[in-house]
Amino acid sequence: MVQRSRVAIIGAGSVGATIAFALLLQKVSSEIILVDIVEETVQGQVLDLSDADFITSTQTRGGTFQEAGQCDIIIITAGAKQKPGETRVELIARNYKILDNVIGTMKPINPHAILLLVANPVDVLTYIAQKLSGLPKNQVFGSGTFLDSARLRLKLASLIGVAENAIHCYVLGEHGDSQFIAWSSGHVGGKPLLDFPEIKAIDKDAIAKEISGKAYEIIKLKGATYFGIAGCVSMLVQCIILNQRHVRPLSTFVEEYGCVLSMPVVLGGNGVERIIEVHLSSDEKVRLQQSAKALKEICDKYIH
Ligand SMILES: NC(=O)C1=CN([C@@H]2O[C@H](COP(=O)(O)OP(=O)(O)OC[C@H]3O[C@@H](n4cnc5c(N)ncnc54)[C@H](O)[C@@H]3O)[C@@H](O)[C@H]2O)C=CC1
Ligand SMILES: CC(=O)C(=O)O
Repeated sequence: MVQRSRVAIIGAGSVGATIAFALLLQKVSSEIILVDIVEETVQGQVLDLSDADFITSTQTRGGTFQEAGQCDIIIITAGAKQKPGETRVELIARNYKILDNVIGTMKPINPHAILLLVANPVDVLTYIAQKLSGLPKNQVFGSGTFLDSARLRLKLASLIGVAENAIHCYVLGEHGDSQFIAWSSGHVGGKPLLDFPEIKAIDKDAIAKEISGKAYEIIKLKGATYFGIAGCVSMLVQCIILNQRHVRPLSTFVEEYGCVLSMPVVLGGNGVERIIEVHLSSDEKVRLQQSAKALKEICDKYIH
């Protein structure tokens, strides 16, 4: 097992800097290297983060794309963000060019590196990064619907009156508009979620809309989302560094569909160890197929 604790963050904007801060608090990485095309952004973020030095032993500094390419974990947040009302897939033309440039400039990439995609549309960019980086597919994955699933667990925990981590239920498919909730496999303490009176009583389509619409609402109110994703990414980094093998819904290549989308995976020190075949109802299977079809069509336009 490769010992991993040098982390590079490409893109030092709101998401990149907040991930860096969450990693400082977590104290599992030895060094964080921030990289951005705007040098002043990196200088400013490093200076600002240095004010939090007293809470951590993690060293943070600015660096080059080539240095980032030699890190153990490379997190890619570089890219345009959604304007109010804009979908994630509408970012693809701009963010494809940025990703192509970032990967090209980092080469040759450490063959053992983990590439963790965060920039949107995260599923499509993960697929493209798998092709452009030449790294094994298990080492290149995206944050996917981990954030959507956290939003769902928060909602369901308040409805049922249990802790969030007692809720086992995933949002799967695209980290985007075609995502769906895998209600039929959800459970709390081994009891199917659909057997709870609080869940029987709710309008499930309304819940799904609220969860998939939460990013739009935050963006409308304050222009960007970054705390939730930073929490998710810092948990993923910890899981890799400590080889924890947690099961998380992440953007991963699914052979059956020939594209990248979120399924629950076992995440360990070498990246995605395997996909968990989750039980889906026939309706959920159709939703997964629709999500895969929509994503594959976009991927095929960019990479053949
Ligand atoms: N996967 C997820 O759940 C989430 C994804 N995002 C995505 O993360 C991305 C970043 O969002 P923010 O940080 O809010 O945007 P931001 O605009 O604050 O930061 C983006 C940064 O990328 C940098 N950048 C642009 N081109 C670059 C290049 N070629 N090399 C290096 N750096 C480059 C910019 O200079 C800027 O500092 C967006 O695509 C957004 O949609 C945001 C929240 C959640
Ligand atoms: C922006 C984004 O992808 C999110 O907050 O879900």
